[in-house]
Amino acid sequence: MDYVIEMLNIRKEFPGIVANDNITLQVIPGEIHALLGENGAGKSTLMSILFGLYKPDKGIIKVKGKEVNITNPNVATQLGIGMVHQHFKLVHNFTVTENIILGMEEVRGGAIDIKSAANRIEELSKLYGLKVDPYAKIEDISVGMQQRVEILKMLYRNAEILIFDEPTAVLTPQEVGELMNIMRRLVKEGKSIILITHKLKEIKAIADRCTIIRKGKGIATVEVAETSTEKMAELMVGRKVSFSVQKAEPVLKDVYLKVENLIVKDNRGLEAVKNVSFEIRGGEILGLAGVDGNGQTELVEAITGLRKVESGKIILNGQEIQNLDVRKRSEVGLGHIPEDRHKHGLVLDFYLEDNMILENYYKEPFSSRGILNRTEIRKYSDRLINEFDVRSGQGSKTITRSMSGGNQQKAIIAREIDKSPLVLIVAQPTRGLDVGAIEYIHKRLVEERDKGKAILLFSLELDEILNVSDRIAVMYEGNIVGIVDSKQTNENELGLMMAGSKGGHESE
Ligand SMILES: Nc1ncnc2c1ncn2[C@@H]1O[C@H](COP(=O)(O)OP(=O)(O)OP(=O)(O)O)[C@@H](O)[C@H]1O
Repeated sequence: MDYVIEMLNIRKEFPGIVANDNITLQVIPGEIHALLGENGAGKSTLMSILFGLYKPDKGIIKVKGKEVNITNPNVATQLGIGMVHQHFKLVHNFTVTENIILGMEEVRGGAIDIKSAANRIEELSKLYGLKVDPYAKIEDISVGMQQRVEILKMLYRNAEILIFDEPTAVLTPQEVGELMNIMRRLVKEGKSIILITHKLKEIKAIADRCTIIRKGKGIATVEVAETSTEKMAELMVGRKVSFSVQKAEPVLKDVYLKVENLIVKDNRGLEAVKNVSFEIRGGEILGLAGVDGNGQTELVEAITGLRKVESGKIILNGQEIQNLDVRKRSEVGLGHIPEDRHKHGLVLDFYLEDNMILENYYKEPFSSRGILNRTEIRKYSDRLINEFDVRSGQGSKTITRSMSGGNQQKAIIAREIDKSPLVLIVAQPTRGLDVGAIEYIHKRLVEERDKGKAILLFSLELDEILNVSDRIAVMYEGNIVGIVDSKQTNENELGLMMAGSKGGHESE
């Protein structure tokens, strides 16, 4: 068999952890090859090696049968390897064309030849059905379009082997469908794709083969058409995974969170939340659904104290909190798992244990008379790491930045759930998490609800909203268009409401 890429017996060690332990990955020309593994299994490390960002400690890489030494990304590019990273690498006030040619500008008559570059980009865009305007500015185009610019960047450099690192994590369901069509087009034109994703449905829909790694070791490479999603999940986690959330009927308590006629503006000064009212009782989970950008983020930020309220009230257990600062809100019983984990959830250059006490460091037992008690902090952090299975090289003493994305998220979730606040605001909690971790997080959220806490769950994943919530509020253009019972609704009805039609029951 001729392979376009062969990574043979790759080993890579970081302090305290073997991230890749004798992994082999072989890619057939023209296939979509999925790479599946738990958070921290070593997928990004393996791809960083292929892209020349890390040097392997052991192992051989062959491109089209020839052994190569990929010392940096430029070498990878010359070998026809391109990568779309999870966090795009684009200059926001540059145009599409300027971004794509960055670093390989052709100069004609003393000036950079933008026009011929733009023409070539237009041709590529047409060939692969990307519909990108070469003259648009990055800051003016959607996230889905920005991703296509990253794809064009690879194509412009004649990449033949395309690596996608969790490309659908940031996309809306519609954009996911479009990306899949683009990928199909890419392989039809002879490209080969390596796809990192946690979404088994996506692997089923688009991949030919799938290599599964667990805790740094290669477990198996399977033919996707012949392997069930349950089997892939089991190979990846090492045990059977349940995809449905078990929960008893809710036992309702008092209203713990009441939002009244809330108006909130977005960054541009426009009303993003327009006169929104709802209540959540103790003992229930209210899902917040909607197409991305319909005011959900601003609503969550206003409740948690990250954004100013223009007018209206937020009442937590009888107390108005809309004018309190973040710490005060936390003290009266509000917890928050933020959407943007890097910006609002963690200090990346802190040790993991310091992130675990970020909101409580000034309290007993973590400090007394202004002095931190390191022993207690360590004890607490070790317990959370253990309970929530947060994996990292050096436990509590790991610098948070070096942890895999999924494990950073697990650390925030551990911290917020362990505080067991009266009202927990949860935004996109399982983005980037593997199926085993998702199962666990859902179970813990339901446990909090069963303890009588009130939970607001904002998610763009309809499956998650339907599975976990008791009631579902749908937002459209800054308003709640309806609140429905999750047992009496389905994806279709929610889909219609997300497009603006009123649901079965009117909002309160
Ligand atoms: N630069 C680094 N320094 C120290 N440790 C690292 C570094 N990069 C990765 N690691 C560790 O190596 C392990 C594998 O991480 P990697 O990012 O490859 O996992 P992953 O499978 O991509 O996970 P996720 O699905 O969560 O993104 C993790 O335990 C991580 O903490």
